[in-house]
Amino acid sequence: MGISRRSNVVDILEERGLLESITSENLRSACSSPNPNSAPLRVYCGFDPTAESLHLGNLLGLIVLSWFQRCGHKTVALIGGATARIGDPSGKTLERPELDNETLEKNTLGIVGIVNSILGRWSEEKIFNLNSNVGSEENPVRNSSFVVLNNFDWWKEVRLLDFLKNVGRFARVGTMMAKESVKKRLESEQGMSYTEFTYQLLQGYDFLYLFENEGVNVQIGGSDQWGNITAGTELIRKILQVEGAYGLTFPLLLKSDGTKFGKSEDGAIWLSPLMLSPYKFYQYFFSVPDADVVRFLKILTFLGLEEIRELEEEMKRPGYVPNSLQRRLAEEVTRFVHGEDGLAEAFRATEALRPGAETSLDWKTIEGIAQDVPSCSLAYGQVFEVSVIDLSVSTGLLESKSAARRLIKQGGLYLNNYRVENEGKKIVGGDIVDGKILLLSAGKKNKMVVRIA
Ligand SMILES: Nc1ncnc2c1ncn2[C@@H]1O[C@H](COP(=O)(O)OP(=O)(O)OP(=O)(O)O)[C@@H](O)[C@H]1O
Ligand SMILES: N[C@@H](Cc1ccc(O)cc1)C(=O)O
Repeated sequence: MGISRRSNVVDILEERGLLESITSENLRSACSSPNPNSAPLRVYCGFDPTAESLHLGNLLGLIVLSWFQRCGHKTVALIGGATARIGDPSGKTLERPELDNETLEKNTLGIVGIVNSILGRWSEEKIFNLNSNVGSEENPVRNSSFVVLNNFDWWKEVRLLDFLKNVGRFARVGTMMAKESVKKRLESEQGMSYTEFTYQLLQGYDFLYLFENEGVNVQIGGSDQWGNITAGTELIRKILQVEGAYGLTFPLLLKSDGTKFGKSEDGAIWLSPLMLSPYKFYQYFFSVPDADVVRFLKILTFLGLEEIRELEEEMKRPGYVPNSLQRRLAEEVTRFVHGEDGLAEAFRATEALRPGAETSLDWKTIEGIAQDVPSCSLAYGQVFEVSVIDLSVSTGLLESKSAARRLIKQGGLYLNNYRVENEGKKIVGGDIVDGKILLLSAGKKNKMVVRIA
């Protein structure tokens, strides 16, 4: 299915499993305006800078924003510089630890960078394709289909008395207490602080502020954001006495065991290449179980549903090469998050880490994979003319010389991806790639990058 400015984004999200709830069916009709010249919607999604990077769960917000962009609407990514100081109780059993200003600033920089590179890349490609201007010098993407704002910019001006008088008066305590995020916490032993209880009003006020000042009329978020989003639509209705502000939530992305992708558990799938290399990111998707791959293709990629159906059929045919769908998924998601360069880096590292690969290794490629595999530094004298067997043990790749000998016999020990055939093989100058580095591999999985100090 071709996407155009006239495609109804709500229908698209629904077909792909990206729609949980909308505050009013009128949003659907607002998206399918028969008049192609009618004003596009302005849609926002907020991200509290509670870590230095966004993760796979947060990617859904960026994907949904991107779907809005692709259907001709404008988007705002909001960084919660103010709200992160309070901590969203939604979906949390315990109060969030307080973040100091330095951490908040570092996290904000990290997240702004990620959002800009993911959403900005698509906007720029689009703008480039349309051969038009990329906006003003001060804010190069403001005129394009997306902008990044920080709610600290307006919250730092808000005075408590004004807030209570102008906003708090319209918020009903009964409604606030009935929100899922509050009910759950009130039942817990620790209860809930007044500060956290206020969070929904802060997010609600953001929507009101953005509605009035930036023309934003839709807020999106994960299903746990419903209470905060409706706090905003209610404030807009009560304070401004207008309809026309909508909320949309998407389901939380779950693993096949039913747990959610988040940042608290081990092995979070970070979007920042500094926290998870494009190679590891790619490999994660390359290895997802068959049971998840079609669902992920629908949710995490922009491939047409027809194409996804064909891929699904392919999977059932005899002769299907295992992981072909995963390969496609990994390519599409890595390209969206890390761009063509990141995908190329993932391919290079995948190739470099494949024993028996034909590509010749250079220093940069081996250095590039060093963050993903164990590495060590040795002096030239500890490497030059040393047997591969001894080196496998001194670097910690293998436990013993006998294990190394056994592996050579089985054809499983590699030096710079070439199989070591001879037990007496010693390292010569030509084995040290670019005079700096070498790669030892024991079987397919265990690697050791050796830097020559
Ligand atoms: N798995 C997910 N699927 C979809 N959206 C998610 C997912 N995880 C988080 N989000 C969205 O990102 C927002 C921010 O995530 P939040 O910081 O609350 O929790 P988290 O990053 O999942 O961390 P934790 O692992 O500590 O629960 C959430 O409110 C939610 O809307
Ligand atoms: N509450 C959202 C972030 C957010 C912050 C401010 C908003 O206005 C909107 C959303 C979260 O936990 O991720």
